[in-house]
Amino acid sequence: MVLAENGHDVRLWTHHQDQADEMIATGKNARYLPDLQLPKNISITSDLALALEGAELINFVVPTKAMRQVASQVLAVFQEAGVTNLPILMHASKGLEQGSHLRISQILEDVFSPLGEAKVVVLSGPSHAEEVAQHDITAITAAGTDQVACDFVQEVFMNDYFRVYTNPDIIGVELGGSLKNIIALGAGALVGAGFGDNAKAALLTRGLAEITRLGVTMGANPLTFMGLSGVGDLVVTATSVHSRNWRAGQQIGQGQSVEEVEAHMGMVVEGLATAVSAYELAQEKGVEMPITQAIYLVIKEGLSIKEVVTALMTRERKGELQFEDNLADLF
Ligand SMILES: NC(=O)C1=CN([C@@H]2O[C@H](COP(=O)(O)OP(=O)(O)OC[C@H]3O[C@@H](n4cnc5c(N)ncnc54)[C@H](OP(=O)(O)O)[C@@H]3O)[C@@H](O)[C@H]2O)C=CC1
Ligand SMILES: O=C(CO)COP(=O)(O)O
Repeated sequence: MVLAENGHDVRLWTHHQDQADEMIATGKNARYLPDLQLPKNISITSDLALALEGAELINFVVPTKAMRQVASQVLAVFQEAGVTNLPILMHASKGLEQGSHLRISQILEDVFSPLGEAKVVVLSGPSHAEEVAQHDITAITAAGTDQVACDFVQEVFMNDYFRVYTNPDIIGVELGGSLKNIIALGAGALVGAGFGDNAKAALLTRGLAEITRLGVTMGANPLTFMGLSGVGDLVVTATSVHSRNWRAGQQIGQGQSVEEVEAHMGMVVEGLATAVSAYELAQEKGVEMPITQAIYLVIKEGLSIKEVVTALMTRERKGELQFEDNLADLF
């Protein structure tokens, strides 16, 4: 909607023919944004080749678990059409691939490698779709290692209600956007289980500390986690009723099972899969992530929120700045 309102030709692809037909007929996305009228200059199609023809920018925004499959479908269309120059590949999804623990830009680079080196940009930050669609003001980050590609994304998306910053630290931006969903689940779970504001502040602050710890280990700039994709997205997701992750956490905190919550949400709750991937990655890298581990234990071992909170609070005594010694090496 932002791109269309900025005057660009936009094609929106869905994998359901009937959904495309309905959206063309009504100008509305009844399943996901029922109250909003879509701009008229969005062409809706379920034909992927038609959607991709001549595109300068492709925005992948399916759930993480579908990313490799959808990217592979796009690659097949390009190969069939004999495309040799890749357009800019952009994504706005938040998660880590299950098993490989790859970030989404890495999945895209991997899938498109038969056609050369992809220029990948992630658009990420505190941005609930419902509010953007209503022109509520939003600030967000376009990150990638190719500055020209980042500038392009910034240029085409920016307007008076949607402000885009660029950032070369794609590792930090992708990890910030992905890992905050785990903490947002935890924030909802605390509310659901009856804990108060002190608990919420403790969780967000210590959550950011462990996001930064893993991020720095993976090669991110620690300052990125002070920015829109760190503190910003953590605050918006962990304190907003729009957040599916927060709502899922609240229901788990009230005693519903993870399976029940996921089945009833009807939309992706990325934090559930990301908690598992991030826990495995942290184990592999030897990074301490006690809150992520606690959420992992709730999801995988069925521990209650009260049990994991007690375990967290009674851990051995610590200094607050565990990774400060390493920071000097990073600047
Ligand atoms: N919603 C938001 O405000 C924000 C979301 N994000 C991120 O964007 C990503 C997508 O989230 P969101 O759009 O909210 O998720 P939703 O669950 O609301 O919608 C996902 C869409 O992807 C489609 N899809 C799922 N699997 C496939 C597949 N294999 N092939 C083709 N299409 C598929 C779904 O179709 P179907 O109806 O068939 O399931 C649906 O249209 C997530 O990573 C999320 O974290 C990032 C910032 C903000
Ligand atoms: O990432 C988001 C906002 O920036 C959306 O969060 P949820 O997936 O929890 O709704």
